[in-house]
Amino acid sequence: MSNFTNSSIYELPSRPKLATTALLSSTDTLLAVVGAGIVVHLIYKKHESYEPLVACALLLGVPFGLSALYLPHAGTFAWAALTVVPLFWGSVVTSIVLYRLAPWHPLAGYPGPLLCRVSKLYPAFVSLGGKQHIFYTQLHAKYGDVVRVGPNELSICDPNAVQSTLGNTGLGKGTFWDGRVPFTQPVKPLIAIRDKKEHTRRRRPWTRAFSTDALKGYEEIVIKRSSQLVNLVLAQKSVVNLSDFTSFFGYDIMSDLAFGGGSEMMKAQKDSQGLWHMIEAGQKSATFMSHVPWLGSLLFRLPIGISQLKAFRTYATRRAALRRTGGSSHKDIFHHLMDEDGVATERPTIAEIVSDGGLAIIAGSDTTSSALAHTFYFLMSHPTAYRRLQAEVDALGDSVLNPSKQAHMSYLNAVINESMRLLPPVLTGSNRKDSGGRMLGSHFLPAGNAAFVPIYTLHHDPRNFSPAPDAFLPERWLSEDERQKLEPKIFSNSLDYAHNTNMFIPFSMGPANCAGKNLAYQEMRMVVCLMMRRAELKFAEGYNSEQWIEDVQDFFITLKGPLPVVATPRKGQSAADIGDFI
Ligand code: HEM
Repeated sequence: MSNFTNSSIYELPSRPKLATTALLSSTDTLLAVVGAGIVVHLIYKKHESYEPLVACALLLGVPFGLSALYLPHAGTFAWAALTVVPLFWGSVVTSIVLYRLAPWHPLAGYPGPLLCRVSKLYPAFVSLGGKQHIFYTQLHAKYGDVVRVGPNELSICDPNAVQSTLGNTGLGKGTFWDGRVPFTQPVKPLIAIRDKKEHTRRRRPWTRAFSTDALKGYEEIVIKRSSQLVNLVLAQKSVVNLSDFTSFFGYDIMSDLAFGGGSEMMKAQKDSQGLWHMIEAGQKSATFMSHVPWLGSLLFRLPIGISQLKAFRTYATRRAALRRTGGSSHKDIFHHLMDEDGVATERPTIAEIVSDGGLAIIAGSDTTSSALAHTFYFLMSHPTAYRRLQAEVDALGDSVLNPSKQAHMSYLNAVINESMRLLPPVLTGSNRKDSGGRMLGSHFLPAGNAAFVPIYTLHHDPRNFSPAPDAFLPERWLSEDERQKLEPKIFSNSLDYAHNTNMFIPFSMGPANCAGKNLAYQEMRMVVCLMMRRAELKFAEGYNSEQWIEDVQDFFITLKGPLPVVATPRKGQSAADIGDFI
């Protein structure tokens, strides 16, 4: 009897076998899965790899491998995987979240919203709304000068920490551009180069391209394109969308300067080649990816993720080839990037030139056109400033087209700077990061963490600009005598006056600041001078001017709404009166 019972039990097909083949008990196996999840988190924390192969190995290979270990307790591999994989992923996520919220996290001492401390996905989603400049300003109002805006990132608006973050001895470029420029791109544009040595090497041709001599060589193009813009605006019989026209101008002039031509949007009064839209279309997703570069690097490997970028690269390559073979009648930016004078010890490669030629168009067109559109917007909203500027421009007489004279016009420069202070064309900027820990002012940035300075927030800080930091007051840029003379009521109390020009950083600062700053000023001064001289601008009837600010969107570059304007010629100020260059 007992024999029979025993043999029938031992002959049952599976259970006893399971008990003998399982290496670990069910509980021990599941604990091992949790442990593996924690280890994978630690590996990622140490190595920060964006490689899909590494992700596959760690996030798929490990849990599916562990599923085999659990097989004896589950019966089928599918059941084992269904138990192990979610547990593994849950452990990775829980380990990450707990660590990020733990009091021993290196940034635990810095205040910030819970969701920001948990994941960068939160600010990434906020950025999709186009108002991240307002988001960061509100965070600083609530939490103070240093805010933890990501698990491993600080936003800093302490004036004493800006220099050590961005300045000459500041941090190197951070992960921001990793999410915007595909890993697969063989040669990155200057702006995306994180290695400090390599960045310095690649920056040299740019420094030559914007030397005083080089800028002199661009004057003719700047005058020609500025005149074309003003003539075009004045030629419109009805309401003109000045926002579009400044963008047409931006693309046309940068194409001239970067590749010896190729864009005639002003003439066509539309973006016939799709160049502008090719660049702007990707900005929203690029901004999202700049927060979560690991996701960007995955998406960039999918054809859909880079179709616009590819189209632009093809365009830039074609233009560069045309420019190389066709030459140019003037020394353009390409001339210097290409080292056609043969002054460099090391000649740039063709791939570098194509990449940087494309960058010139991306970096130089939208930024300058936004600055111009903002300037005209503020002038039309402030008639007194409009009149004061017009008077200064008129006083120039025949020198209105002279860039050296324009550079010394105090009110003109005050208007341009005040516009860029209130609405910097790059509203937030990019992050910075070094391998070691660093003191940023009196704040310690532990190794492995990033920091950035939110430009818009800094510009609106009353410690830097007072009185009325949110108001358009070009007079704040003038000497004390002039301020008192023009706006005695506003500037009567000198104790209220703060004007920290070191904290005016629309072009960023330090070794990775804007390479084209002087060209941008040259263009802006020329366009504004000519427009003031020749045209009377006013908002189109029925336009609610507050809409302009509403429409401003921060996708690293600014996306702007329409600016409906009526332009009428000023008497005695025709193109012929001041020299027609078209
Ligand atoms: C009002 C107009 C402009 C503004 C406000 C502006 C602003 C900026 C800012 C804030 C940066 C730093 C970006 C970062 O932190 O990642 C930058 C970089 C750069 N800008 Fe501009 N920019 C303007 C016009 C131009 C023009 C006309 C050019 C000419 C090609 C240009 C070329 C560049 C380049 C090449 C860089 C990269 C510098 C580097 O990484 O070393 N920009 N610009």
